[in-house]
Amino acid sequence: LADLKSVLVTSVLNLEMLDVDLYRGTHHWVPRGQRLFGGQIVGQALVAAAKSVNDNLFAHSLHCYFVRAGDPKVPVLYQVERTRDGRSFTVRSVKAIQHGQPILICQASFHTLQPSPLQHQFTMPGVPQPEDLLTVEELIHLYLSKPDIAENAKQGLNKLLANEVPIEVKPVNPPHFYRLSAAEPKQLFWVRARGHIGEGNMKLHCCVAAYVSDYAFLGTALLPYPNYRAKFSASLDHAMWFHSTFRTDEWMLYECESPWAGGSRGLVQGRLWRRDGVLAASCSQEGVLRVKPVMEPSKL
Ligand SMILES: CC(C)(COP(=O)(O)OP(=O)(O)OC[C@H]1O[C@@H](n2cnc3c(N)ncnc32)[C@H](O)[C@@H]1OP(=O)(O)O)[C@@H](O)C(=O)NCCC(=O)NCCSC(=O)CCCCC(=O)O
Repeated sequence: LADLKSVLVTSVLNLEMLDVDLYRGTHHWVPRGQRLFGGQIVGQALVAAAKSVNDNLFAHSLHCYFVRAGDPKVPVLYQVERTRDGRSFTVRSVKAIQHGQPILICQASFHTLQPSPLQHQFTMPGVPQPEDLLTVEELIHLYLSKPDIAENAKQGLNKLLANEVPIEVKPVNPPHFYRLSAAEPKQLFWVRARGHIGEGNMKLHCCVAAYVSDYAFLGTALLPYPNYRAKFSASLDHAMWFHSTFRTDEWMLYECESPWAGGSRGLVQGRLWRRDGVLAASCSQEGVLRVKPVMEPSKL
């Protein structure tokens, strides 16, 4: 099974070319809210941008705004504008369009490989290796095997199991499903694409990382508030910087933290680490977070 090509490569990020700099993308997994997954739109926008740049250029950053909800009933069109081709840097602007209107605007920048004596990075947090941790699905099965589990919790967890998310996740501190105590706005999990991608195509791995980086990211800002549940949450913007080569079909550590929340918004920042301790990418996102108090069992 591990040798099966990742659906992210065969389908999600495999855009159909309609014309010069115009592509069409289809959907795979749609989250519960029935709006398109932001990571899918960002990943596809980066694929579209990357198709118009030379092979000697590598994605080094992207900046996106999600301006409308993506509609899962229709495909997304990606229109690329060749903003600038420089000697070292090349910039592309991509508009993701549905029903004739933009749902995402994205700027992506590409850079030639350049040596530099300036080189530093933070140190990767010390955590258990992925082989010593359980996947989210295994954790859910464990939880479901408890005799005293409430019927509504069972239904919610079974819905989670039925999700066909094309990425595998192993939380470092397994969540207490339906947890009741406040936690620091920080989380760590190992993550990788399901299936095989292979080494070699760094642009493709950046597109997969863009997909992966939006998963469970904004939820970091909700960790201190177990007494509130999001009645509406969506990413507003998303930025990424790529630092080194990496493989997204191998385990990477996603270190997420939320330095701030307020005004119905939350800010999250993340670092994707290669398991050998090399910093692969950094991410930032602000999202809208409209919450409501969790009802006590007696009031349900
Ligand atoms: C909705 C966005 C963010 C901004 O919307 P806004 O300017 O408010 O637009 P409106 O069209 O006016 O309103 C939309 C909706 O919200 C209600 N609304 C507006 N203001 C308020 C308010 N102050 N209080 C309460 N409710 C308010 C308004 O009534 C409308 O409700 P509706 O009529 O029921 O629709 C907009 O920019 C947008 O949608 N952007 C796209 C965001 C997006 O789709 N991001 C990517 C997807 S999120 C994601 O993928 C996260 C990962 C999930 C996976 C995981 O981690 O598990």
